[in-house]
Amino acid sequence: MDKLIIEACPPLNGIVTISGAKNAALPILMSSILADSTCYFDNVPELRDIHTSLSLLNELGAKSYRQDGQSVVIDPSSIDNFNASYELVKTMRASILVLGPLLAKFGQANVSLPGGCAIGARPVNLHLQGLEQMGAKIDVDNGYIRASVNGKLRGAHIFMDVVSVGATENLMMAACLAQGETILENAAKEPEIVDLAQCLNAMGAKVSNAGTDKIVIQGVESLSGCRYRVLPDRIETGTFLIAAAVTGGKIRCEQAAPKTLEAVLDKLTKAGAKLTVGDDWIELDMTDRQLISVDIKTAPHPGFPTDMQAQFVALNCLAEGTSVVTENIFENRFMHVPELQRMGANISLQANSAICNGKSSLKGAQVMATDLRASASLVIAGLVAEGETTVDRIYHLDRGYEHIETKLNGLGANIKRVSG
Ligand SMILES: CC(=O)N[C@H]1[C@@H](OP(=O)(O)OP(=O)(O)OC[C@H]2O[C@@H](n3ccc(=O)[nH]c3=O)[C@H](O)[C@@H]2O)O[C@H](CO)[C@@H](O)[C@@H]1O
Ligand SMILES: C=C(OP(=O)(O)O)C(=O)O
Repeated sequence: MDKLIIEACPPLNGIVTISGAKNAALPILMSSILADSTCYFDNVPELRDIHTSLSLLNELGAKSYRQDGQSVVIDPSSIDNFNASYELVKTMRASILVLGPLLAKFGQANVSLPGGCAIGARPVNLHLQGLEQMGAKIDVDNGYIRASVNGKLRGAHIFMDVVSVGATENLMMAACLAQGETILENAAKEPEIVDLAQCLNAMGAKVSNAGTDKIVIQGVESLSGCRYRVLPDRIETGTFLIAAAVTGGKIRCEQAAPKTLEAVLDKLTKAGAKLTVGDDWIELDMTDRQLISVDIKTAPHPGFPTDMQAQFVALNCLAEGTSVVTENIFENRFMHVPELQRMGANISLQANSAICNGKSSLKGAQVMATDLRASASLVIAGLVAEGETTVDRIYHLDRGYEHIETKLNGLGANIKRVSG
């Protein structure tokens, strides 16, 4: 298993190019199942999850491959297998997103239940209930979701009692080929939902109001292939900005989408950073400025994203003052806390909050990555910890950050990947 060895570094400085968003690219790749002809997707990051998605699509019978670095080509016309096996689904929860498209296009799907993961149980009841409302027959047995529909799915008025990104995406995709109108109430409003809707519309779908909590979809007979560019990764952007902030550095993130991370930029400003923002770039300057801790409460978009919580816990440990970070989305998303404590961080956990006492002087240690963003927080801590930090099990990190050590080293960090 690969690990990262991180030495304390001088203030980060320079320009970093932001990759395409993992969480937009994954549903967009799966949406190709709905199309009758070849799809071309640009700005698709090179990540383990993307690789898994292409393997899954190929397992279904599609012909997909990467072309010219950041572009992916998917020809779905040869799909003839409707089973998503446990072997692939267990490594990537987003595999559940083949369920809606397979059912809508082919009338059947067998998809392994994704199971729980480090950050929580992550049920899929809303995905299943919504599809049932659209006329699907669903059985769950032997760890598989077996779904079928007689004829076509029917449009429905669906109210989701929890805001779910994945359920909104699955149902939105399914509704594109359903008969009649579907209304998704209490829908997720994340930028990745809007990106998926735009991609579906480029294929000929009729999705409106994505980005609000009431999405309306008029079903169409068929969808065609399209060319679509994935939006920039707001979580990668936020992670680099925090890395620069804790080192007292100055960086510019290019090919970013500042409007998608307003809640994060607001907290960074409150944490003492000087931010300058253009249409597609963000500059953070922390030179000679005092880092101040900030209270955080995670919430669905446009609230503060849970995927940035761990990185802010690392920041708060180093900042002036005591802060409270409350996780409201996932029940077990503080796995980074014991590892940060091993590096000397002064944090205590109370129910779903982490109380961070700032100005910790962190010391390098051997720490273990337990999930994707927890891993990112350990890398951030490693940049400023005295001595050497070894972050083990970085396959989590490789799921969601493209060439993270190369990008950070380009800004002046000193990180080595050791294969093992
Ligand atoms: C690939 C991808 O885009 N992943 C993101 C997506 O995950 P994902 O789509 O899995 O997360 P959801 O938005 O569905 O989860 C939000 C909450 O809803 C609950 N829930 C969800 C579905 C369901 O059927 N029933 C139910 O109760 C979950 O347990 C959780 O408490 O959104 C999360 C919340 O912003 C992010 O952290 C993940 O990075
Ligand atoms: C939790 C995340 O991803 P996933 O939903 O793919 O596990 C994440 O991107 O932080």
